[in-house]
Amino acid sequence: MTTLHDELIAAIRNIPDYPKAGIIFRDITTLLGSPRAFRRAVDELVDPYAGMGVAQVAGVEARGFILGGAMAHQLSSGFIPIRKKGKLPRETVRIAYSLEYGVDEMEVHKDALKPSDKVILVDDLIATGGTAVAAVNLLRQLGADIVAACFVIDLPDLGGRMKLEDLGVEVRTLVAYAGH
Ligand SMILES: O=P(O)(O)OC[C@H]1O[C@H](OP(=O)(O)OP(=O)(O)O)[C@H](O)[C@@H]1O
Ligand SMILES: Nc1ncnc2[nH]cnc12
Repeated sequence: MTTLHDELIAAIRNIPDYPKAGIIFRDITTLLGSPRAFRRAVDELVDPYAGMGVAQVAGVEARGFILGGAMAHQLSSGFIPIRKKGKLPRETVRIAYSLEYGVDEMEVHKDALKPSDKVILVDDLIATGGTAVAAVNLLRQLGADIVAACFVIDLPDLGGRMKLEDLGVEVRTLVAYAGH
């Protein structure tokens, strides 16, 4: 049987010079379109957390929503959308952040969780860590107990994983690519 690592590498599409020159875009739409690779990735992401009393999976818009919804279903937990600014209807906490190719703001509803709720953060990919560090800070402002941050893809040369670990967050990733 193909290892999970090899199956994911085969299922992820690499697009050179998107969205701008010098970036290799790691496109997970092909992974999501593979029933087997999608299931195996989600199974692996949730595996350590079954039965741990995880209250919420928090996913970062947009690709973290797809993985996070599937993870929350498997863990029988809730799901918290961390959204780009201006999309949530009630009172929010908001934070600015920078990423590999730009700057943005994200926010979460103030009543999205209860203090001390066990929360898993998920996104498809960690690069500079700007997005994930901002998400951790938002969730912690609400009192979350962040059990781990999970990503399908790590770009370790961009240093994001280390930034999260420096915040005391356990990081799990399924595949890593050297360079950008
Ligand atoms: O570690 P970082 O350097 O912060 O980069 C990682 C983030 O970049 C991508 O999202 P993007 O901001 O492109 O948004 P999208 O999912 O809405 O396309 C990716 O899905 C992560 O959220
Ligand atoms: N290289 C990359 N591919 C896909 N999403 C990204 N987000 C930040 N860097 C990325």
